[in-house]
Amino acid sequence: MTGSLVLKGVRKTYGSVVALEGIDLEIPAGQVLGLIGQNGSGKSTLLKILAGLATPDEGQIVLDGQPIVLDSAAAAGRYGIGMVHQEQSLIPNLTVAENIFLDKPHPAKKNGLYRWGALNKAAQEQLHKISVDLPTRALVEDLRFAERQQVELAKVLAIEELVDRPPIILFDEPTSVLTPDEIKLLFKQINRLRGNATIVFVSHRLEEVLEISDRIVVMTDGRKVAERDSGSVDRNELYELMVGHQRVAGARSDRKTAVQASAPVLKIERLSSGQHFRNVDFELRRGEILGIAGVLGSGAEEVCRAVFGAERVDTGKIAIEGRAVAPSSPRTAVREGIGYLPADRRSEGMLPSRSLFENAVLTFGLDYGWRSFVVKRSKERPVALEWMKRLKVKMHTPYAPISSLSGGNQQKTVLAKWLMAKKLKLLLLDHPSRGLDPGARDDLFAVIREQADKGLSIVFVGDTISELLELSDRIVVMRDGEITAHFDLTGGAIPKEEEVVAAMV
Ligand SMILES: Nc1ncnc2c1ncn2[C@@H]1O[C@H](COP(=O)(O)OP(=O)(O)OP(=O)(O)O)[C@@H](O)[C@H]1O
Repeated sequence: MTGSLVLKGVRKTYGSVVALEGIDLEIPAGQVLGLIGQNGSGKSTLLKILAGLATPDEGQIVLDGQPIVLDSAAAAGRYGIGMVHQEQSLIPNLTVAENIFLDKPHPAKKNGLYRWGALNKAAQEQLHKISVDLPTRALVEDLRFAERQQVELAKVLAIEELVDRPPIILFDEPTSVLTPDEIKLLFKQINRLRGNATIVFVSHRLEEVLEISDRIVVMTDGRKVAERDSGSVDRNELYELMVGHQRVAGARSDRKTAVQASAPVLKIERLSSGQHFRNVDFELRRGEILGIAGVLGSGAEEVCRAVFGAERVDTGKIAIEGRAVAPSSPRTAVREGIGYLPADRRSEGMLPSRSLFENAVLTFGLDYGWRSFVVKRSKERPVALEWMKRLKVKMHTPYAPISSLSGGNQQKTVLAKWLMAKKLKLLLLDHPSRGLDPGARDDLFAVIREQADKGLSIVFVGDTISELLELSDRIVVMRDGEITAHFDLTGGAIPKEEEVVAAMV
């Protein structure tokens, strides 16, 4: 059909792993197609094929009624297909204008020489298309994450001028690191583009997918298992189609009995670190889950990093079980029984080319060795495997490199590394559900609650406020590096989302 992008019988394997099987899909021109599915179900692989970053083993891609070959990103660009990457593809030490035209010919670029005035003007025009006003001469590394995403979008939309057909824009989990206001802005852009562009939108946040999509496709194990008009389906049905069972309602349980009235496991007093945060005070008891709410730049993430010794502290005290400690590095923090799941798992949480096993036993393998001295593979590996099974890591073999897993499954493996510890007292979780599908997120929360019930203390920086309200015993809210509010949820007094937001902004 003219205008639509059609996939026929697309199959993609990686060695013996079947990532996509028999995908038949039509993406009508001018529509927003939401793509959902459990971790490892093949969403990113599908987008990569459309963006020319992976080649299918079998099947056909048909555009405007003609079969096309997408064997490189440049080839996809020639057909007007561009991807807004989850991990962002911009080059940090180049300017906004250079990035927008990096992969495209432009009259202002000739023989390696740039006419800067013309290039900046052209870049400004691209940004104005999405009603964004950013300095085109600024280096990308100096921009905020949401601003960089706007540059990505402008970069993709610049392909409009290169082709005489409406562009096809692929969004891979674009909202996971945006604030609610930034998400509103992004949806405004998508709504503006609707009709003039074809959009594929991948997200684990079902409410968002329902709001922005015309049609929704559900994938499981590399296959398309359902397709619905977004008006004819609700969140519960989507959850069930994805996860295979209904969501257990009322997930929040009253865990107050588990919190022990002993000396605090963690006590922070007047902790300050440069521009990041000032005079932060809080304490955490055994088995308690403390949620920290705050927008990007509020200092919440940096407080976690400081407790783990990954962020410099200028003044203030950190005490573990009443003893003053000064974690000067993650190594000393680990010795104190502190674990940390970073928000940016790719660069900080894992060794990409090493196997799942190697990654899982990296920090606490010796807990299972002989006198914490000699590694015992036969002891550590069954425990690692047990945790990976508990967290339902979708893998072919634990000897495969962790980089071959889908994003959500990498996240689960990094978490398994901490849960293996025998003597962990405190676990700092920075956006632990980022990249997890809704079912995996519920499983993760069940594991966190269970570990807290067993006495582990947890600090948790959440992706959304509803997540914090669901899981935390207490919440502290941070704004501009300072604590602005405390909420105690153990007595059953759950604050309204608006009350938390009011303290955040
Ligand atoms: N480079 C690769 N090598 C080996 N296997 C791969 C590779 N890329 C993806 N896979 C496998 O293909 C399957 C689909 O992965 P994909 O990343 O497409 O899933 P996804 O639905 O995007 O998951 P998530 O929601 O976690 O991002 C998974 O089993 C994954 O392990």
